[in-house]
Amino acid sequence: MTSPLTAPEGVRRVACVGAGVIGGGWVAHFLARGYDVKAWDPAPDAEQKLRRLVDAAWPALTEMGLADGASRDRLTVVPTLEEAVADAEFVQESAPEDLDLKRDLLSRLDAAAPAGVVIASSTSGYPMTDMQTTAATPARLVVGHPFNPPYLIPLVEVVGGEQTDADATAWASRFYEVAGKSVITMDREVPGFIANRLQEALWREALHMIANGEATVKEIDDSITEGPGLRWAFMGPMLTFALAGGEGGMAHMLDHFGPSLKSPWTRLEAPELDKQLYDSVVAGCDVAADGRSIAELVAERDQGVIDVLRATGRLNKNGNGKADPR
Ligand SMILES: NC(=O)C1=CN([C@@H]2O[C@H](COP(=O)(O)OP(=O)(O)OC[C@H]3O[C@@H](n4cnc5c(N)ncnc54)[C@H](O)[C@@H]3O)[C@@H](O)[C@H]2O)C=CC1
Ligand SMILES: C[N+](C)(C)CC(=O)CC(=O)[O-]
Repeated sequence: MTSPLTAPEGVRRVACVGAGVIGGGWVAHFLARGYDVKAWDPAPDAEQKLRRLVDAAWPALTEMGLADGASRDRLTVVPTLEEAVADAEFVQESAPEDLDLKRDLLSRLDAAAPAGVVIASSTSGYPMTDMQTTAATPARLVVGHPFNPPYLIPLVEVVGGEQTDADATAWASRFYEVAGKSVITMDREVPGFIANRLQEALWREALHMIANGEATVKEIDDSITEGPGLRWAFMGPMLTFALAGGEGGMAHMLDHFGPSLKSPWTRLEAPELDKQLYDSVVAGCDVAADGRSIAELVAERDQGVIDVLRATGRLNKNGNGKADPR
């Protein structure tokens, strides 16, 4: 691959392509970190929605601490993909999760972006190997998988495909760190990366319980927020379970509970997402929301994440719980 033109520490101009929930979240994050951001999204009402999302995120970002010079005025929404990436030093793609669309879009971005500039996809699960098949220079294409909302949740999972240059993956990881993210760089492609593979297992079991009438949506949510979720904000599932073994640690935990891995509560197949299950999940979420609008829930979530970051000593002036390495 041609070497990236700009060192990760020197990047000032970022392009965000696709500006929905995640693309908009990335825009808010990069603006708060002081970058100039150009965004493109083909939807007719995209700019209005994007600016609304950024405005809604700004109080949380201000509370987290804006980088010097950070401003919503640094956002330019442009009418074409080519204009978005023409002078970009980094490109973040956040279009819908559709393999053919991603392939085509990444090829177009590759054709339009300056040589050497790294292009990252927000995909939730497609391996880059499958997405980079039609690009002229697949070496610069990486996955940069964020978590919603990207302006508050630190983690980004970075992984290349079979045709990705290791330098591009390393460059992307360093860039995200400079931009205030917590990065896991994977050395191989794993379906669902790491966190989504774990989340999907939880989600699959939740859907089984709803489909079977074993638990309501609210009970499932409460079981996490009043239970394991409290621990997971600062100690992951492995160390948490090591403590379940008492003074014997993980070894005792495995001796004691290992056989239960074969118990019937472990299910391997996803349930059929039929209309009944679909309706139950949607209606259950309305009950759990208890009259709160999506905008109210977003504000509540944002404040909750900030409170957790602060309580666990991971909130500082430069946002997203990371020191500014620039
Ligand atoms: N929603 C989530 O919690 C997360 C989503 N992701 C990933 O982020 C990506 C975007 O997902 P969301 O933001 O949730 O979807 P979304 O539906 O909210 O936004 C997608 C945006 O892409 C635009 N779009 C449609 N066709 C396009 C094209 N050809 N080129 C550029 N933009 C196009 C749409 O107008 C829309 O604004 C997906 O790959 C998804 O898997 C990653 C992490 C979390
Ligand atoms: C629902 N989702 C699979 C798109 C979620 C993610 O990919 C990450 C997240 O934000 O939890």
